[in-house]
Amino acid sequence: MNKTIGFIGSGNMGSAMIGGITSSNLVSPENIIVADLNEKQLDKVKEIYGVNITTDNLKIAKKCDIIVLSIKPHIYPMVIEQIKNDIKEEAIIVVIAAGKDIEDTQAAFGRKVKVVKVMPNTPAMVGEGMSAISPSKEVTKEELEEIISIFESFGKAEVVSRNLMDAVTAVSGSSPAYVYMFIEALADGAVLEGMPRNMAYKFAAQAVLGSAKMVLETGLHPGELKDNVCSPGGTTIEAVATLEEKGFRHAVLAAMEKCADKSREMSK
Ligand SMILES: NC(=O)C1=CN([C@@H]2O[C@H](COP(=O)(O)OP(=O)(O)OC[C@H]3O[C@@H](n4cnc5c(N)ncnc54)[C@H](OP(=O)(O)O)[C@@H]3O)[C@@H](O)[C@H]2O)C=CC1
Ligand SMILES: O=C(O)[C@@H]1CCC=N1
Repeated sequence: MNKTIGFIGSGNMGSAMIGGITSSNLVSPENIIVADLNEKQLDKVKEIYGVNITTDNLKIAKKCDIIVLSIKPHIYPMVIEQIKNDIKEEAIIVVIAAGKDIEDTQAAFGRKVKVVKVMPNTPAMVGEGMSAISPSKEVTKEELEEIISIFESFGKAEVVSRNLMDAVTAVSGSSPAYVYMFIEALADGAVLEGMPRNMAYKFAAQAVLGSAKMVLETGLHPGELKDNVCSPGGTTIEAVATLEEKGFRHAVLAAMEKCADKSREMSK
């Protein structure tokens, strides 16, 4: 891609995307500029990914065709105020913060700039991200295709209607955290049964990865895949019965409801 991409913020999510894009070779590292106030973090991304770095957000504003705001939501107003008069006429602003939307971004810029709202997730770093994309009216079809190709360079990406963004935050933006908790719990269970810790993480993570692949690649209902593991009178149904008794599914649903509520609250 022959565009210059700028990231303002190179923390957890920024560096995951930079890692994903550079290893896909979609954009050459020379065409990526990363700004951050944290110089240690900048040195790290330069060393690992070979991208250009700066502590000056205005450099990103002046030089980049696509600007990803990968800073915390409360920093958005300050950074937008700083760059709003210096972005290129046709620049596309990619907003990834929870609770930040197209309207409030355009209001902060004081004009109808091109905005794409995206909710990515950190598995982008290993090429297995899931991103939901929603463009403002000002973004052309070709520009949207370019943004999709960036997010597809490190995983799956889908255009979704904006009213689904809170659900997306709960199901894929935030969910890696709950999945890691599940993996940690699985590993603890294996350690309890005498397995060495490192071996337990490998077995737990591979079981989760394989199960996810089965859902995606067989197209079978997760319930059917679960049934296929549960031998009558066997070991698995004992575990399933205990998970049901302890409210496993309800715990996940209730947690996601809280997550989506928080996302809605942050949008106000
Ligand atoms: N983490 C995740 O899994 C996901 C995050 N997001 C969104 O991504 C955004 C970033 O989150 P995350 O990466 O976790 O946050 P981090 O705090 O890890 O990264 C933000 C980076 O921006 C730097 N920074 C702070 N102020 C400025 C500034 N004025 N100019 C330039 N850089 C600045 C921070 O430096 P310092 O550390 O010194 O403050 C830090 O390095 C959030 O809006 C979040 O909602 C979306 C999906 C998933
Ligand atoms: O926790 C957060 O607010 C961000 C948004 C999605 C994942 N992390």
